Amino acid sequence: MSSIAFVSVSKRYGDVDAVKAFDLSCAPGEMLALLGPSGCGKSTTLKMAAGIESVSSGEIYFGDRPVSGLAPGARNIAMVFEDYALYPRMSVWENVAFPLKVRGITGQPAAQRIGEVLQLLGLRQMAEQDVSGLSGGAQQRVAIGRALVRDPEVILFDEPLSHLDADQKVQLRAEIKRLQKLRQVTSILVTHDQTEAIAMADRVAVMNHGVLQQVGAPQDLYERPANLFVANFIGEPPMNLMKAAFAGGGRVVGGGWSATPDAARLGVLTQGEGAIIAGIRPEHVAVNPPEMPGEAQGVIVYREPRGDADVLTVALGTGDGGGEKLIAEIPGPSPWRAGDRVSLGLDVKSLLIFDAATTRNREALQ
Ligand SMILES: Nc1ncnc2c1ncn2[C@@H]1O[C@H](COP(=O)(O)OP(=O)(O)OP(=O)(O)O)[C@@H](O)[C@H]1O
Repeated sequence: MSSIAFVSVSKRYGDVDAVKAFDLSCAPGEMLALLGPSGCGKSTTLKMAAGIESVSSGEIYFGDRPVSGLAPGARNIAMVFEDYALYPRMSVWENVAFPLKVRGITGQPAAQRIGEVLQLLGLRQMAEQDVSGLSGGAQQRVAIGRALVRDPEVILFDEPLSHLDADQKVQLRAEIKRLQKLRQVTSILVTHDQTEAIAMADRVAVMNHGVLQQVGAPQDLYERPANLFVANFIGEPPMNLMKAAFAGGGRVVGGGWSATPDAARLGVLTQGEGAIIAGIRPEHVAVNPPEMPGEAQGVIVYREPRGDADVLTVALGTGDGGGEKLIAEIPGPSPWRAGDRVSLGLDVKSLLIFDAATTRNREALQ
């Protein structure tokens, strides 16, 4: 078990800056997720940790050992890939035994470790089966077994669940988390799926265009996104982001709404300074009858029932289509229908204020 640190790591492919001045540490025994849209540089970052790609500048440390000059085989890492990368004509047992065999570990010591890992993963019954006949979920368990069997310092997971169906995903992400905690193996998980990152990781690092945007516990990213990119990327339905301006006395006004956010949310801003964007999560928008006081009035234009919740799109103002639209997520099934006039209550404690120019959360600027 070892820490991993990226210190000012960059990677260039010709003209493309795939990863830029990346600084991040993963504590011993921690599971850290690298999350971001396609092309943001997360796989390149993982490959540099694995030694499959070289760094253009900067250094990567496992503990206090610099590793960027070391070949993959000298780094004591294991990788789990999205396509399992198993040997198809070998049995479950033989696949898990492989990393030990290439290191000259055979006989009883090997059998004991393989047996233990198969037991942990619930694969004992299938030990003699060919892996090619197994379901995707079972094949990925074998790949995880193969990663765990030689007690690596670090496990790097590259989109390990993306080929699995929804049921298998839920099962396996709980399973990976359980094993990772049980074995306390320092792990990095690359994923584009926020649900996966939030469910599995201790901390999540969000990347965009090769740049680390924010790293923190999932709840921190959700409640205090550092900038508009993270605010919009984390959460489903996404945060409402609305153009706004200061109106004096700490009030903020937008197209068809006005509110007085918590003073702390305003940062060091004084009235008249720069354009701002206000952000509020859909679950922090209450929907009430039109005669009730609220921060905004509007008309429901769309209702999406989700069983235990309703997601309502509300056009602010008279609903003639000219104003801002807000998404509210309320307990369902609700009585509201498209065409209903409503009053909206914005939970001002949860209203975030971003600088339009820098995109940064004003609160984080303090
Ligand atoms: N071998 C390569 N040669 C040239 N450019 C590359 C290479 N590998 C990646 N890139 C570029 O580097 C950038 C980051 O790619 P990377 O694969 O790390 O992103 P990603 O976030 O993992 O995306 P995805 O989820 O689609 O794999 C992209 O612009 C990509 O086109």
